[in-house]
Amino acid sequence: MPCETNEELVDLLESVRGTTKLGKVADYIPALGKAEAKDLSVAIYHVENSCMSAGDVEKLFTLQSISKVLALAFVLMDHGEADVFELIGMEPTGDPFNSMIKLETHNPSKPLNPMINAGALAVTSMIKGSSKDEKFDRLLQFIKLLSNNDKISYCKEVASSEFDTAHLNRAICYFMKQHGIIKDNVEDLMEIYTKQCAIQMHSMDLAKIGAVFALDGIHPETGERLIRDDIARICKTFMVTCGMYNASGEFAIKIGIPAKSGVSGGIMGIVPYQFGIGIFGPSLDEKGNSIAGIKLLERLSKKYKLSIF
Ligand SMILES: NC(=O)CC[C@H](N)C(=O)O
Repeated sequence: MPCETNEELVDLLESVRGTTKLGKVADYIPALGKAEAKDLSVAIYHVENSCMSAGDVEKLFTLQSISKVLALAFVLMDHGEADVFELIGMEPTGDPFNSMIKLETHNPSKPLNPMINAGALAVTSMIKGSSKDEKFDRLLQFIKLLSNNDKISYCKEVASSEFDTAHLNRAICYFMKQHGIIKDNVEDLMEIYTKQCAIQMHSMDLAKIGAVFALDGIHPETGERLIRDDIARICKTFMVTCGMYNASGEFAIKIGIPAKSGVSGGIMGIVPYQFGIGIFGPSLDEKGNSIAGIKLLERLSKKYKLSIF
């Protein structure tokens, strides 16, 4: 859909672009280190199917941790709440996304929530399918439906770069396997998870997915229900309590909308019954959130009184 460039949005974006200099792009996944720190884009997709965008909207980026909330919705539909939350908790950790410390201190061992790596890996291990390819293809198909874009695919370079270097995630998997949280072959699970994190799109695709959540699971363009409303509500609640890693509390106070970020610099935001927001700004703050993206959302939220609280 052609999108209007809205002058107010362009001004807002340019007013925060300078903050990209204060952060740094993630490079623990080597291929992500190639991103350009100054890039910044924002797209807004209204539930009545109008949209606007500003900045470097032609840039593709990988979902990384944003995929965690989409995989959660998918797996909750496949298995139901009881089975998923028997293995994965509902509480924020206050720790970085890749921390495994609470896996050991919690008895019986259980990832505290599905937005940290441990919980997300356990969620991905629950995707149904007879092979690793079928499992990934089913998730990808769901994400194509959410974005209403059949061209969505994953970035092979980013996936294999993470696969080759994901030693900590492998350690988390082996720990969970020892404790019976996952049963999979760890290499197969890592392949699915790294491909899932490497699914790439434009900020407008992400804004559109946000709009599906804004409508409690109905796609604004097709009118199709893609996520059950009770599951969309669970996902939005996790986004509020743990969507922005261990900065979720401050984000809730300053911005106050359900949101999920990823280390590629993506942020999906949801303004219930109004619009979805897709942001890409690879320069990150020390917690791993897009530094200019957060500033942009803060200004947007203050200006238009978007906080849900
Ligand atoms: N915070 C993130 O975006 C983390 C996702 C990344 N693929 C990882 O597991 O490390």
